[in-house]
Amino acid sequence: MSAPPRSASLRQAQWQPHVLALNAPAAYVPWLMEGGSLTARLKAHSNAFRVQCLRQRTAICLSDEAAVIGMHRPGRVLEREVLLRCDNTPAVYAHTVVPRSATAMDWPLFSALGERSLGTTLFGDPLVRRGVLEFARLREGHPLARRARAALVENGIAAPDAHILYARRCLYQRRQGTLLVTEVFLPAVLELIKTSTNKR
Ligand SMILES: C=C(O[C@@H]1C=C(C(=O)O)C=C[C@H]1O)C(=O)O
Repeated sequence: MSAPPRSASLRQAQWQPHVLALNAPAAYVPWLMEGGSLTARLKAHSNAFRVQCLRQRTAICLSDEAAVIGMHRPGRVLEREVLLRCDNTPAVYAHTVVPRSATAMDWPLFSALGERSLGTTLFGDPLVRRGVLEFARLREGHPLARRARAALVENGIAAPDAHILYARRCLYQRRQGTLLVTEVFLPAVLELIKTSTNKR
């Protein structure tokens, strides 16, 4: 089978279940492997946590998201993009997609989240089943790397020098619905210092 065209390989990442395969700097590993809510971990590493909702709209999912959410090819999804800010510094860019086939019964709170954390609706809901984490190195050409950088620039923050951004994603299921959350860790996350153990 011929290799995908170079442009396709730039647009897609190699998602894998083993974080060590990324050869990420050691400081990223505890963030990538956080087993609970990332929101809770970010709150424990800041005095003021905020979800900045960049956009929530109907869109076409990315080519390396389609199969994960049960689509044969990229199709219509409800897309949510946020910056997770710790003491006003963006630490994570997150991209969530829900197939339009999902109903409000599947994800009753998703469409009206606004600046509430998605995590607060996923963790603690007994109907939500969480899949395994996958990890990837996003090169500059990957759509989510481009969007994360653009989000920073649009907010007056210089895009990171790093040519690689480290990301993880997780598939959630509730009733008949699927929801894929991808979290792109911005280098600023490495500057966060644990402020509390009781804000998880
Ligand atoms: C899944 C979680 O929700 C977080 C909040 C998000 C949002 O509000 O869009 C997106 C990604 C997550 O980091 C979590 O806290 O673990």
